[in-house]
Amino acid sequence: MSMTDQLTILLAQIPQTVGHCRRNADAMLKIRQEAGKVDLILFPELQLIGYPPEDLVLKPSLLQNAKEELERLALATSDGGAAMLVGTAWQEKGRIFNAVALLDQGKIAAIRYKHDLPNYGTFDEKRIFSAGPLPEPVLFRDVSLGIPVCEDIWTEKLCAHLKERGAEILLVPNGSPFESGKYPVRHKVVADRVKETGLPCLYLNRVGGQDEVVFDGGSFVVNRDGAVPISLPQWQADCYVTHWHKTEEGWSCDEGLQSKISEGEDRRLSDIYQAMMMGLGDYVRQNGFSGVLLGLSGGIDSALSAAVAVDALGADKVWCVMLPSRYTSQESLDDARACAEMLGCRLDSVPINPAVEAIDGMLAPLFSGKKPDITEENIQSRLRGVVLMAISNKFSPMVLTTGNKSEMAVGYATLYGDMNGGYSVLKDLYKSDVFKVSRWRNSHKPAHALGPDGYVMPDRVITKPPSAELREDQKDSDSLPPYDILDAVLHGLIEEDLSCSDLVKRGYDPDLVTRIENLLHRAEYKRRQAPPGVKLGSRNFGRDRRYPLSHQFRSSHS
Ligand SMILES: Nc1ncnc2c1ncn2[C@@H]1O[C@H](COP(=O)(O)OP(=O)(O)OC[C@H]2O[C@@H]([n+]3cccc(C(=O)O)c3)[C@H](O)[C@@H]2O)[C@@H](O)[C@H]1O
Ligand SMILES: Nc1ncnc2c1ncn2[C@@H]1O[C@H](COP(=O)(O)OP(=O)(O)OP(=O)(O)O)[C@@H](O)[C@H]1O
Ligand SMILES: NC(=O)CC[C@H](N)C(=O)O
Repeated sequence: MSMTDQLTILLAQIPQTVGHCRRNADAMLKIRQEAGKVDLILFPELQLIGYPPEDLVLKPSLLQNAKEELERLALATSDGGAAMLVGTAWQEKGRIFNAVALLDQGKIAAIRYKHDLPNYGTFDEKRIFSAGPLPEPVLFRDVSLGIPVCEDIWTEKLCAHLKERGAEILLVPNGSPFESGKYPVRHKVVADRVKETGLPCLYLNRVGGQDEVVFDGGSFVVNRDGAVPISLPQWQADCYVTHWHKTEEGWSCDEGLQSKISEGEDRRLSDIYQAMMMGLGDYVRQNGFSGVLLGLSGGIDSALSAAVAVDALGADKVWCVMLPSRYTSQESLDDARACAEMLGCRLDSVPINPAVEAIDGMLAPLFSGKKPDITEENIQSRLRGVVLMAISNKFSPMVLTTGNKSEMAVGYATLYGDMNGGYSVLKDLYKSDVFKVSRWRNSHKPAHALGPDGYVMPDRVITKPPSAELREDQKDSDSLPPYDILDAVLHGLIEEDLSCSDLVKRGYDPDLVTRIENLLHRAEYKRRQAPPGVKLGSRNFGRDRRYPLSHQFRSSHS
């Protein structure tokens, strides 16, 4: 009997529609039809139902749809053409598994279950799936394939088992969400597994935004010698055929597409920008909005949010509104206008003074004898929210929230005011990075961006001191420490889980650190009511960080 010594495997780095099995199956069939003569098509983790599916998996009708669609896909392979490795949820004896099925010759030829279910950070898979046993390899055209699913390759055990049981190639479908700096970590994990097992590995990731996470693609192959013969681009869908041949030493992948990847700070800022674009763009499209709407204040947060929206959706889908009050400076009016002109988007002006006066008048009897304070400041912010929501109700664009991570951390935002909205692009971006990303965008046109080549905001928007302009001569620095210090302390408390005393050892003022920790915990109620935003770092305000609303923990208490 002749042994197979050549294989072609198509890597389908594609998006998914969570919960729509038929649409996902149709997309897979289209890829198969267009692929021509290949042996096998590898699809990302849970491609049939979409990842992460959350509690949808617990719906019997979703499992039924998935089963029917998997059978339809299997039937399509009865033409003897390309086999498919399809991720899906699969129920057996009352337990639900995160599974991958080999569809070949008209049948579900094999099915394997994910063994290591991630249950940290944004992941919650133990809630919805049962863990499968250590998987055995799958025989495909005389070749023994190991098929670990995503988290399964993050420790040694499972790949070692596959090697021991005779696997010749590792094929890994992934749903690996983006976070800044993660790409080289994935390469290291795969390189380690290849080194330990001596087996080549195909790493396939999905692309696209899904609520608060984005998937950056960036699939690749590592050969037995550690070389990377194939690397697909990040931030775009791509289908690529890899060619494999067998020698006495084992299987190797031929050299092919090598996507260029920039390095260092340029890379970091570009990735963050791409993630924000993809997160917002897919959220808006998936939820059927005609576009977005935002308050453009002449400040940096709304300017950067508008730029990302224009780059993701196109200028004709971004509607900016200036909502001046008596405290709005001429500088802010000019900067907002210049910004909208640079971006090429619509700008309207709706002064809020008449409404401020009406509310002041309405409350005057009740507030008599009380001095003006934060109450009056918040009324302005809330009236802006009312106006934006009214325009959204009337014309249907979604309101974009503009708060950044530093503000969301300390509660420097008004509930039902500037926190209004459906989605936020800056929610996981510290203010110090808001400045850096804005400067970067003014000198770079990101790949896939629909916005202008040149400046997207005047320099002054980046260089002037941040102000909420809710009272005379107000500056952020009246209420908050300088952003570089605030952000360093917040990073320590949030991303690094440090205590106040750890931060004092780093040289920060004890009173300042205690105050910031206090503000951080006290603002939990605001964050719980805040719109979702795209995850950019290792611990976002969302699924990465789940705190009680009512608690008395402070790191300085015993
Ligand atoms: N634990 C808790 N659980 C549930 N609700 C709680 C709560 N603690 C307070 N609350 C409620 O929240 C209210 C306080 O929150 P909120 O009304 O937001 O008001 P507050 O946080 O006091 O003020 C808003 C802050 O955002 C700042 N800011 C910065 C930049 C821009 C803007 C802007 O608006 O454009 C604002 C502004 O300077 C001020 O420091 C309380 O009156 C109470 O009703
Ligand atoms: N005059 C205004 N016109 C339109 N929108 C405004 C105005 N003032 C505030 N907003 C909206 O409220 C948000 C919070 O504004 P504020 O200026 O108070 O704080 P900020 O965090 O410094 O934001 P920015 O840098 O965008 O000004 C702004 O991003 C903007 O969307
Ligand atoms: N879907 C998964 O299993 C993801 C977990 C994995 N460690 C990753 O982020 O790449």
